[in-house]
Amino acid sequence: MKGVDHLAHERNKTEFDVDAMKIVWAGSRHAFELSDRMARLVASDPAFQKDGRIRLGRKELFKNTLRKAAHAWKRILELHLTEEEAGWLRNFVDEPSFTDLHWGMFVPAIKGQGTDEQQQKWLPLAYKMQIIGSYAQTELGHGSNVQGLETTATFDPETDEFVIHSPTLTSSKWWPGGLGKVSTHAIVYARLITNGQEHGVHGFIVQLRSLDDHMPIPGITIGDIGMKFGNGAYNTMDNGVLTFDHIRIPRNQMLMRVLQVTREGKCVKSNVPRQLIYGTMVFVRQTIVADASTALARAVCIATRYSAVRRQFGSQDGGMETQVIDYKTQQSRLFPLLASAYAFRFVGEWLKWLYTDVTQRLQANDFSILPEAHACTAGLKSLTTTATADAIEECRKLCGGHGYLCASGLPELFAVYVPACTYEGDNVVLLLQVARFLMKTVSQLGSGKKPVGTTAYLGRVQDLLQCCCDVQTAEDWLKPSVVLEAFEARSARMCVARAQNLSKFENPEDGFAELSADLVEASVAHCQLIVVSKFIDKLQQDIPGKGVNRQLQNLCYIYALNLLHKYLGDFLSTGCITPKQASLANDQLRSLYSQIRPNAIALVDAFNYTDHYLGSVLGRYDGNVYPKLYEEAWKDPLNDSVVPDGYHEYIHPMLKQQLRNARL
Ligand SMILES: CCCCCCCCCCCCCCCCCCCCC/C=C/C(=O)SCCNC(=O)CCNC(=O)[C@H](O)C(C)(C)COP(=O)(O)OP(=O)(O)OC[C@H]1O[C@@H](n2cnc3c(N)ncnc32)[C@H](O)[C@@H]1OP(=O)(O)O
Ligand SMILES: Cc1cc2nc3c(=O)[nH]c(=O)nc-3n(C[C@H](O)[C@H](O)[C@H](O)COP(=O)(O)OP(=O)(O)OC[C@H]3O[C@@H](n4cnc5c(N)ncnc54)[C@H](O)[C@@H]3O)c2cc1C
Repeated sequence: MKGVDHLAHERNKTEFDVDAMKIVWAGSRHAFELSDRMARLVASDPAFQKDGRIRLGRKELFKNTLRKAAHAWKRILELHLTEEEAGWLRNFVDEPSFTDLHWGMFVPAIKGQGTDEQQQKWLPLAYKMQIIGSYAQTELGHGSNVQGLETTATFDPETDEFVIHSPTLTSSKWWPGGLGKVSTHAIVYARLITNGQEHGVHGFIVQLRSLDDHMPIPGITIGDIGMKFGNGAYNTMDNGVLTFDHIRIPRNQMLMRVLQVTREGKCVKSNVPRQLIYGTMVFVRQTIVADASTALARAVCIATRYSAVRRQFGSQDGGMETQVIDYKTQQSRLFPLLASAYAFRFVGEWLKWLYTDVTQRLQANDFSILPEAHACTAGLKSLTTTATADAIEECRKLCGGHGYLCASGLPELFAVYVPACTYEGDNVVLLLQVARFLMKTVSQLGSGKKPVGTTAYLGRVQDLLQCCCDVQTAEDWLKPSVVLEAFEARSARMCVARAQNLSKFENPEDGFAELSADLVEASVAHCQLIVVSKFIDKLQQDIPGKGVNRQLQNLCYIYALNLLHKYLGDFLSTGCITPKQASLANDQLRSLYSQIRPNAIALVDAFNYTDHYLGSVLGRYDGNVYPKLYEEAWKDPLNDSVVPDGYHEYIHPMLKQQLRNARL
């Protein structure tokens, strides 16, 4: 049987309506149609082809990205694409570029932190790309510790200006994307100083380069920070270094929604909390969660299709060997990743809803759920990106040797994805933020303050500390209430135990530092509970399409029970389940793998990824892996000549030398 026939045969086994699942995956029929149209538009445009990208040198690669970004912008204008359509188009172009920072951080920072007048002045310029913006927060010396940034913005009342200055080497801005070679402006984060007094870190709109000849403004030193991990990958982005030598900007270029500086240099606080200065990060972290499911689904799609095509061992009577997807070990590694892709999709959808809700509340001066929004975006960003980065690497291994070839698409996907564990907040630092939020919530339980939203379960902490899991058979693990209670009890018990340990310290900060590794574990448990509960919520919705809900149920329980298996130590040590119940969960998990198996190919087809987007010979829709892999090898520049360049200089003399030695 050829690879092509393998996948056709697999598709015939499907037990659900794939087209209906495509809509569930996309979020709505509208989102499906729109993303499908954009995917095809990009795939059919030769200007967006990606072949050979990994072989380009840095300069060529970067220029190629500039060309694609300009072409994308041209098409956006020609076709009058909406912001939503343009976002999809960017996704399918599949190449990090300065435009991400411009649209994803510069514009949102002005929207979130700028006053109405500032928005009126700057947004039209940014929307038309008459200026290109970056987000310059991180410095050589500090990234996580935002309050430790050293760049200064000192108000000069004589000229009504701020003087932006880099006082030390470590105050050099370092990492901002789009900054190195492209951006004309940036939101620069600096310590505000007025009348000799410090007022914390704030954002300032600073012009960096001339709009006429692109030369840096005098007093600004700017460049790219150098090559990053992997070929192609994030090297399409010009992450930059920037220093200021007493650069003057008008007073009205400080983003003043949170704090206003008057003509006299007086600071006047508005009614919005200081934390809104961090609002752009909340927005981007939310988009990163949605993107995690996209990247994970891509890796899983490649590994699943290839696992159905690939055969090793097990031939009987000269018959065909076993498809590697039929090995239970392969299933136990692959299917939880497939389930995670769906789980992250739905939690991403929910987080988007939460973010929209928070934004609306903020506009009405209701700041009550900002701490929860921060904890959810930080925690879920950390959880989903860590899991996705690990999963991409696991998918590479699931594809055996061929997974290591760039033609599999997995090495570049890993290299481009893995910094998501660091940017927008190091994943451990973010989990520590979640831990602070959880410990605060637990400490307030005694005062009668009822936790709401994702921490509402902590309001039932007494019940959860005592509850006994009701599982007697493997089938009992297919009850949403049972699964939910196990996850809630585990998280509540971990939070309470950490809080009790913290209370033993005289100084809470010392305790927090000492127990930080344990606290991070509680944060992970809490975030996993959120993902599981949002998946269960999704199942309660009316989902049309033959067999679709059934598949989603299977995936939901695979996600939850695999976590239970992986984090068994937590579940057993907190006493929320017994070893016997854990063993029954494992039995159920194996049964679920068998039920998913015939549907695996259709479940990845439901992602609706084009071959262009996947960029993988192993993950081709038609399964024609071997002929194409063979064809691909010959495209390598090393195969341009039969005898390699260097033969006469190095190989031939060596061979001759050996011959001489042999004669001796
Ligand atoms: C080629 C194609 C072209 C196509 C063109 C068309 C395109 C069209 C559309 C394209 C759209 C693209 C969209 C792309 C998306 C974007 C891609 C992004 C790419 C990634 C780039 C990366 C950027 C970055 O990395 S930016 C830098 C990020 N930095 C960090 O995250 C730093 C991490 N550190 C922190 O967040 C903090 O400092 C922290 C949390 C560690 C706090 O430390 P602290 O010192 O203890 O805190 P303090 O300041 O004292 O405050 C504590 C207080 O505040 C609360 N808090 C903290 N953070 C927040 C927050 N974010 N929100 C709300 N509240 C917050 C905290 O809880 C404390 O509260 P209390 O306990 O109540 O005091
Ligand atoms: C590809 C890429 C793109 C980026 N783009 C931008 C951009 O556009 N704009 C921008 O401003 N920045 C950008 N950044 C910077 C990024 O936001 C920071 O690198 C990130 O926030 C991590 O900060 P750091 O580098 O200071 O790490 P550090 O904080 O120095 O982390 C080093 C180690 O210390 C640990 N650690 C740090 N603090 C604590 C703590 N309190 N407790 C326990 N452990 C701790 C971390 O877990 C980590 O293991 C980008 C970074 C990358 C890699």
